Amino acid sequence: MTTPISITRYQGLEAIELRAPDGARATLLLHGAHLVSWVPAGADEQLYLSPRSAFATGQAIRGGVPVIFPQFATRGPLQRHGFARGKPWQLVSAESGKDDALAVLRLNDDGATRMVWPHAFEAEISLRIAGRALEIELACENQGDTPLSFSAALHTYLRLTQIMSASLQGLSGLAYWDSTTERAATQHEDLLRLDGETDRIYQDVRHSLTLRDGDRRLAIRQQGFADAVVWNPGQAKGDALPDMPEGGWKQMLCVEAAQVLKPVELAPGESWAGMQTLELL
Ligand SMILES: O=P(O)(O)OC[C@H]1O[C@@H](O)[C@H](O)[C@@H](O)[C@@H]1O
Repeated sequence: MTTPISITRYQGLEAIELRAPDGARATLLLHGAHLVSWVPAGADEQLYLSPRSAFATGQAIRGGVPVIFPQFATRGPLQRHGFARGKPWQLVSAESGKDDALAVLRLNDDGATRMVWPHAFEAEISLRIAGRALEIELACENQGDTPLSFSAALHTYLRLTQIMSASLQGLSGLAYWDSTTERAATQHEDLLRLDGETDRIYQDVRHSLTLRDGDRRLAIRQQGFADAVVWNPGQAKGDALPDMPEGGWKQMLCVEAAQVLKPVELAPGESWAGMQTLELL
């Protein structure tokens, strides 16, 4: 048996409050298909959301899980990180079931997207929460009659409680692009610690990563996405962000399931999907 969930408001924006029967909760905005809160069953908030973030149509939210599509950062002619995070998405379904809660949102091309990106597409975000796990899937179908190419990321802001001892495990042996130095490198350490600005695109990420933060262990897995972006702005850049409070950079680490280094190519009628799964261990 499923119970439909109706639209409420969060910071003045339309939102879906997902509740699974086991107590897991999540808040998903229609603006940008943006997840702003995830509380696993019996646990605390797992995502960072800046108290100084703007919550307004057309603007990007600082925190939660921004959906980056169809361009990553400034790697193309579109606005930074693409237009999807500033668009209103349509609610397709939202319901709580016997042991989970699910929502599906959709974004199609319109006059404004075709002006900057001349393609007919349908993008979908599907979100599922159950117990201590969250799954977010981004899918895209080429609905036009010419090929299209895009980059995408689920730009997850994980909440940190102890940055000084926090680390990310599972990247050892992987090649990455260091966006701070604009150089390619390979990681040798098993644990990535955060000591200053970190902005890296890891390639061919096939194994689970683990965020270690005090006693907390959060497993981060991805499917369909080949890359993982790890970003923390560090003190100077973090404190200069107008939508983040001073010291806010110490409370977050972005671990993004991404497809950046090799953009997705879709022939007419073709589809692609990528998923990020978070699980509190
Ligand atoms: O400030 P924005 O547009 O949300 O971007 C935040 C960061 O997003 C990350 O994905 C990029 O790797 C960083 O270079 C960037 O600074």
